[in-house]
Amino acid sequence: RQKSPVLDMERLQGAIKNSPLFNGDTLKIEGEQSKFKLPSVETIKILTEEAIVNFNKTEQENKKFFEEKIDKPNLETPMFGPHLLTDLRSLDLNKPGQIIAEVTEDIVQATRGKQESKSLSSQDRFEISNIIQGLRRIPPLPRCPYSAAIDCSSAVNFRTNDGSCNNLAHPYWGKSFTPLERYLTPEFGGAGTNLPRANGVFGVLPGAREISTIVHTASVAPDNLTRPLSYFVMQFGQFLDHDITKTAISKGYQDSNIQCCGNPLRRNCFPINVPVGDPFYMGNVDCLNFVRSTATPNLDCSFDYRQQLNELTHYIDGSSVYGSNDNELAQLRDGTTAKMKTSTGNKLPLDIPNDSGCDLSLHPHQPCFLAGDKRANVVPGLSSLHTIWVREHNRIADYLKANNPWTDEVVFKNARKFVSAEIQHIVYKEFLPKILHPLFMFIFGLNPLSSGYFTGYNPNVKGIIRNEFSTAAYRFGHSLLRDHTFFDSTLHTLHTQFNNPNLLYQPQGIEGCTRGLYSHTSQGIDELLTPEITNKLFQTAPFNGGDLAAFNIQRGRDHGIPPYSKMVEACFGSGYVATNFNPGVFGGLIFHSATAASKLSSAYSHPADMDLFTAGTAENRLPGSKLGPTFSCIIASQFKALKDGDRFFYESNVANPFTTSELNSIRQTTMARVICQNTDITSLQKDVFYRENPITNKIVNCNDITALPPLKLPCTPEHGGWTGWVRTSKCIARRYCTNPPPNDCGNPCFGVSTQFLCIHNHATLQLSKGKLQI
Ligand code: HEM
Ligand SMILES: [Ca+2]
Repeated sequence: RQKSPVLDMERLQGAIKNSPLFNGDTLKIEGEQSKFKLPSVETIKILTEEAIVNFNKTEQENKKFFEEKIDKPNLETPMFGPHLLTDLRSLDLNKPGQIIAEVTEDIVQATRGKQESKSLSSQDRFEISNIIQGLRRIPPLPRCPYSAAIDCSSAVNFRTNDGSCNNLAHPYWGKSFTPLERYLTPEFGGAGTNLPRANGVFGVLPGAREISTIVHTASVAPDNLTRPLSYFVMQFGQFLDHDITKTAISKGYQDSNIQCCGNPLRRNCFPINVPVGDPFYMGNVDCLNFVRSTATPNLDCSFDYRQQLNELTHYIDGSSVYGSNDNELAQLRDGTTAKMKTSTGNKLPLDIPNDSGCDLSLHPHQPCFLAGDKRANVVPGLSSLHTIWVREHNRIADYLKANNPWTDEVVFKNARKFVSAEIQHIVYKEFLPKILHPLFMFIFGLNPLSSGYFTGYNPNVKGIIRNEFSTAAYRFGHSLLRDHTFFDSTLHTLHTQFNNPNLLYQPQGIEGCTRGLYSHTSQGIDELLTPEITNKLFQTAPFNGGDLAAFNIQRGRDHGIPPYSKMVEACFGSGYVATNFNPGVFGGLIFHSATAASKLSSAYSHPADMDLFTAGTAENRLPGSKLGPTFSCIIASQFKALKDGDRFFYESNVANPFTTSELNSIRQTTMARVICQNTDITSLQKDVFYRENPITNKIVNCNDITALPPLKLPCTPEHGGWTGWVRTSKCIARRYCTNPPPNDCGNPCFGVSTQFLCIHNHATLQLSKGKLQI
């Protein structure tokens, strides 16, 4: 790989400060008054009724596909992965979502009278957005699932389980099962509002599998490790992703999986073609199944482009520990006690019956685990991290219960408050600086303070996940993956570990997996992905695995994510947009090396066509950082919104803030300390996101880490009281300071815990050097 040409950071900084993303805005094209004559309300009603009939027809067809055993249940579906576990609530939202998107498409098509065979020109895009703008004034016909009022009166001091009421004026913002936001106006195919993006400047876009083979697959095995980043960065990155994004994917009859290969014209089908000469599948496979994400109405249910939803609470709030709604928490919490359920060995509760889709026949007697996010079993390192955080909750809950006269509910809520704060602190203090350039951390205001409160809460900022972030930029993490999972220093081929909890059942399972993470190095953040995920994703038999790079590209097109060049323009201005493939120069691929540019030019016929995931991962890293400029721009903007728009942000002084001493102690939290306090690991490097280093990142003893500043948890003083005197010999009586014992912040009785009395003269005696003395 060639060295990156040095980027002019100063110029880039100037450019990004003018970006709408920087201010938390979106770059949507907003038409003014619609100049098009829109169909009458009566016509729209007829179109809507037709769309409903069509939808019901599809449901009947799906039933047939299921009965004919073409669509199969989860465990019988090849390439099944936990991302296909769609919640029933998403399917309920899918119906109005599909109908709105379909009617909008019909109206746009009827109004403009054309289908696109090439990518949309800016004039086309403007016209379509103009029509949609006009449609906003027409009352939506279907009943809006997001119009029910939410009572936020009990959500003033603590987060709700589903993320609602974080923003008191907009209770749906950031709630689970609500639409993703967008930075850019989407670019769909068809008439431009509903079907996947399909065309480029010169016609049909290259296929996702072809692009994956040319750009994302190494001709020689890559060993482009990112020292000093440890493999823990990968695992924490995924754990964090599973706190903030899960896009629902369409399902067939009775939760079966829609089979698109062989039936490409079915609704929600978007199969990936595998070329005859594919270097891996070699004619054994000609298609990879790919099912479109479910649709959802937007929050006001107006006619709109197709939108996708997030099943999780969008905020960083520990939902990967607690779930993203009341039902999930009820499944995970230990009754109404303050603690979370665990199983033998203080592990996560077992997934019985097997809802996570793990194939028990492959590991009999070793059920998978339940956690706040359904994908927790996808690799054992991820399950270990979920386990550590459940233990952290229980550790804190035990302390709070022992030291405060609180009900279990109050203990639970406060423990959750501390756990989410610790996770947020680790995200902003330890994780983000490993991937973002210090300048991006600084200008986006992402660095935690060293003292005092953060006063930047802004109720106008949407703490909502952006589609470009979850569907492209934050998937950079896929390039961190290695060919192996490490259990201590034992290697296990990655694809044998998908949805396989076996390692966690080994002695020291959690410890072995965790040590395996921080004692190895991540793969470099670049366009190359290990063949374990580009050929064998969820493989259970030869050639039945998938290609994650191709899925990411296809998912981007499914969601109407505009091409890379549009994002570059939004972040840095049109001066950075490429019109040719020349590397490292303005007018060409300014952010790409010659090697990357040459691969991109073999894959695409014009730079304006490049998919965001592909060209984004292929960018040169910013000097002194691990990510390229465009992904840095998206990721920094997203984490700024999740900070500024979160009323409960841990450093914030707005809603039920921490006391200053609590906050200062949270600021001492490190991932290393959380690992030490909740596992049998006894020593590790101070910063587990970096590999150990004898000078800059020494291995330290866990006792030293945990003895340092402890988390300052609330404690209501309860002072000790004496038991009655009990005669221990003819002349001596004894009493203990255990009635009650002093709690962590209470005083012991007169400074001692046991007292002796001489019965003859009623003198109290002290125990000194093993002898009783007056
Ligand atoms: C450990 C191995 C991993 C596996 C097997 C895996 C697998 C997957 C799969 C199958 C999808 C859904 C693809 C689609 O159909 O659109 C996905 C989505 C995603 N992955 Fe990964 N992934 C892994 C690690 C990571 C890491 C390390 C990160 C980030 C640091 C990450 C970030 C994401 C994101 C943001 C999405 C989109 C989630 C959504 O909105 O639904 N993944 N991953
Ligand atoms: Ca969340």
